[in-house]
Amino acid sequence: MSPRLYEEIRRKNTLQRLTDLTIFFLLLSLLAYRLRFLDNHGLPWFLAFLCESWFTFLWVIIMNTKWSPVVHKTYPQHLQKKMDELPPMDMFVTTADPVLEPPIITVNTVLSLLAIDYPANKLACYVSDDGASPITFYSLTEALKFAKIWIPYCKKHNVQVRAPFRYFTSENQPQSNIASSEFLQEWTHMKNEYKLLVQNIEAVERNPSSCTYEFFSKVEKSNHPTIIKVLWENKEGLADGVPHLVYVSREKHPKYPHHFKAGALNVLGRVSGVMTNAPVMLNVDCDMFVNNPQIALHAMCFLVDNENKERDIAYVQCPQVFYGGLKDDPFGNQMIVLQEYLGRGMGGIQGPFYSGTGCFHRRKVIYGLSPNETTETKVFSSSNVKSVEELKNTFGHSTKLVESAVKALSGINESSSSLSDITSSIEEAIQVAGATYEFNTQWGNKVGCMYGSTTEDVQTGLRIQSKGWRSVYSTPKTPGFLGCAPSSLTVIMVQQARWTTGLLEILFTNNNPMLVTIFGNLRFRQFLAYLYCNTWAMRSLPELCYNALPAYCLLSNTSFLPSITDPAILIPTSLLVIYNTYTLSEFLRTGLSVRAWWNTQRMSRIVTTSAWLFGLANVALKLLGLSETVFHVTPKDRDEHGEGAHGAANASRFTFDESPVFVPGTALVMLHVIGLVVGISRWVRNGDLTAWIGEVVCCVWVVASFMPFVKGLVRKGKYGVPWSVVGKAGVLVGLLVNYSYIS
Ligand SMILES: O=c1ccn([C@@H]2O[C@H](COP(=O)(O)OP(=O)(O)O[C@H]3O[C@H](CO)[C@@H](O)[C@H](O)[C@H]3O)[C@@H](O)[C@H]2O)c(=O)[nH]1
Ligand SMILES: [Mn+2]
Repeated sequence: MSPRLYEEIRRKNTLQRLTDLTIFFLLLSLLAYRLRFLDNHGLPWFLAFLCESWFTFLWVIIMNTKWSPVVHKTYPQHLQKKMDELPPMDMFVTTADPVLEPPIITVNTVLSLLAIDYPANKLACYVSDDGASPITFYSLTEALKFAKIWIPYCKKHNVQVRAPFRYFTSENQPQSNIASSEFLQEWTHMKNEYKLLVQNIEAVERNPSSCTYEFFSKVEKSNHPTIIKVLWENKEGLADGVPHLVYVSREKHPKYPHHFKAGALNVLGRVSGVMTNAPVMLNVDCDMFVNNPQIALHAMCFLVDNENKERDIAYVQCPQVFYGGLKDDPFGNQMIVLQEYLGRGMGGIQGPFYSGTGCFHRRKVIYGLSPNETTETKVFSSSNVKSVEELKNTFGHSTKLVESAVKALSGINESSSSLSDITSSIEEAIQVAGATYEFNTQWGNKVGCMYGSTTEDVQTGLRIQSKGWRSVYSTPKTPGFLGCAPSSLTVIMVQQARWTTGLLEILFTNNNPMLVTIFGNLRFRQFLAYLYCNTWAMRSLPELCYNALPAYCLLSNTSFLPSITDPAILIPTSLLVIYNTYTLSEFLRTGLSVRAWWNTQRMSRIVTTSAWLFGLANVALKLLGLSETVFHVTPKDRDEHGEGAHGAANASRFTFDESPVFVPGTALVMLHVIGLVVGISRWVRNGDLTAWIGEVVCCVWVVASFMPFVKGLVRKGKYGVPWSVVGKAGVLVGLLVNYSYIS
């Protein structure tokens, strides 16, 4: 028997299942109880019933997704025994703006990719620059010079983290008593060279006019012809050399849509198609550097094994892991627990979502192949004129691209070396990177990255899985890639609004998960898992309503909870206790703190009721034809010291701006403070609290969850909620109080 390349291990989760079911049962009891007494209570009771119905629905989805988790173990050390040669791989990096995404970040990502443990003659790295920036271009040329000494250094000393900004952090200093003097010398030399690289790039950033490339003259970011430059070609095909490095800035024209990142990835797919046409494509965001140099080998364990069911693995996704996160995750956006339980849970169904970065794709799958259309059944031959014409309708008019697609789809160059003279393909590459190339083709629709959603990643993964393909998480001990999560509330809000917009948009495409379950091959349980995230934006309404109810009840002298003398109060109380203990235990089991749990819970209240609401509004406006959805690029911290957000002082404090996204949170806080005052004064007058104790507890809970807003109301400057926001929230609260207040 030949050695295994990977193993699938079912995770035991009996206790978790029991808890899931208990919560489900309690939710059902609560609903039944509410229904039974619907007539005796007013509006709050009915609203609570609606919200809780939604939460129950959500719980069913979550329970389904987490039900049968699996983990995968990979054995890259067996690869050699399995095959003589590793398959070629094209690596894509996307960047869009030299200011929001400082070139030094992209440079580090590129360097870490060029230096991975993989035969260099099997690799090509393509950088897409949607910013069409001479500074980015210059930075890459400088990075290339550095790469020529950096790569041999990394391989010689088996460096673990090959992004220099992380390698040269202060905590990573070699210890002079252990390290050899030869090593210390080399280390110092590399450090100085890297410093020089940084200085050169910064000098050009300060003085952009010093970049005088002829082909960048007259280039405007959103209106320019295609620029493709082969920065480096590994001509001799050296396995220990420097991989090909190609700069691509696709044509932009104000009249033609460019489809943001999805468009950029499709251009990279085509450009690499005519140049190297590797069967495996890795794509990373510009801020996601390689953290485990063996990661491509781990991924190949899933992709090369053609013996049995491994065949239907379409892509290998590395969970998004972030470095240098703030202590206890004040912004609740490290997503560790989410990926650990929901991601692994999906692994037990049809596999995780494609999440845009750190993902290894099969080219033929991206080109639209289904798992049952294996290479033998789908006969492609370039002599078959009809099929060539057909393929041109799909892939566009470039003959060279169509030929390369035929090869990719029929798996001809699966293992053969992809080395060809890439410079000679530049003309063809420029052609396929044109702004009109995709007109009347299937790009963005049936092949490539999907268009029509600002979360092109989830949509693309869904289309792939709708054909029946599976996917897996690759989670070696050392995470494959590390990135940077935004560390300011204002930026997080924009990102969350974009995500929820995009996820909801998917429901309105012909790639709707329900349709592809009925008419395609998406499994039912996988459909539910997609529904979980596709409906994030819609969750804002019940969340907002439920979060406003306690205050509303205190103001209007009504209640939405059973009184504490009613035994039924045990249902919501045990729900509160069990649910929170359960989520807390997930955090503790993942090695996170109680504080991190609370921060994440609280952030989830804040984000759902604000940013997600705007996601919902964005989609509504789009459906009404009033506006288009836009991909706002997340600004990345420059992070000179490679320490992540840790470095910055006050980094964990919440910042606000005039954006309307802060209105709901501010209004909720104001409403609850007024509600508490009214409730307590009524209590002082009547001396009887029993009727509202539940509402008061909930009120306090909401205020605690929105504590950052309470602080924002008393702080100043960027740490304070601006007056315009307070004003708008005040008007809303005034209206609501006026409507509901009964003394
Ligand atoms: O017009 C554009 C816009 C963005 N990008 C690139 O897209 C990537 C992701 O953009 P970012 O602003 O960092 O968005 P995030 O919200 O951090 O990205 C997450 O969410 C996206 C979907 O919304 C996924 O595509 C990403 O992989 C995932 O990391 C970056 O490399 C950008 O340079 C482009 O190439 N062209
Ligand atoms: Mn990002």
